[in-house]
Amino acid sequence: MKRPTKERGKNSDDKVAVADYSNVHPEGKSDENSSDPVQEALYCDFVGGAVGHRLRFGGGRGQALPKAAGLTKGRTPRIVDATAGFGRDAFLLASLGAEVTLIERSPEVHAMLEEGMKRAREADDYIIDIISRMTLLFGDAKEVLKGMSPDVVVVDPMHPPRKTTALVKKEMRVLRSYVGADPDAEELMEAALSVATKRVVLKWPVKADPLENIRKPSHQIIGKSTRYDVFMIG
Ligand SMILES: C[S@@+](CC[C@H](N)C(=O)[O-])C[C@H]1O[C@@H](n2cnc3c(N)ncnc32)[C@H](O)[C@@H]1O
Repeated sequence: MKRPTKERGKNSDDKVAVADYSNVHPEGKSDENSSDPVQEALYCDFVGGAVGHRLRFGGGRGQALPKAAGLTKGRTPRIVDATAGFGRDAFLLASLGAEVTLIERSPEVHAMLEEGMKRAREADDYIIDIISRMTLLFGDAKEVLKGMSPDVVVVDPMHPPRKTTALVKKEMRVLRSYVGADPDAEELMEAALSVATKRVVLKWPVKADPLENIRKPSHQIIGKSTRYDVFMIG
């Protein structure tokens, strides 16, 4: 892939086709004796699909996440993405020059990311350069964060069920079928707040209640469906 240009293109974010996963076991292990659909494979594409699209047509440091993470002109913090998932947010931040450490605790999701990063290292120099700023770690971020002192920690746990009937994006339903919910999101936020030296960013659905025992954010960046709660340190 060449450096992003402003040409128009089609977003082909359809790699993951999914049946209805509402019956899949929360741990993602389909029960052979049930009528659950076969679990869809996890796939991570740093070159094409939604990630490539965001890279070509995104708004650079003016986008909500880079803004929330404090990437301004001339300021590029060291970031830990404590909830790596598909690695999209980490890739965006790395594409803007940040060194990003990704932490993922699901063995399946971690393996998917490792594969995706390996494939991306075989792409062109532009993608290889971005991937070279990404370091993937396996484990529970509540533990892995101990002993780290990043400028910024980004936390994007699996979101609580929506109050509306709006369908969750296909790939998020697949991810949920593997990792279930993240009931320890509050503890993860506490761990993040205790190690970050500049700020913690919580990515959360715009209409969801705040995490109960976490202090009020310093400010928020609110989008159509997602909001970024920014907790400044010091
Ligand atoms: C909503 S997804 C994150 C999506 C990600 N922001 C992206 O851009 O693709 C949440 C992911 O965080 C992981 N996760 C949640 N809590 C974690 C923790 N304490 N340590 C490590 N990974 C965690 C889950 O396994 C899941 O893969």
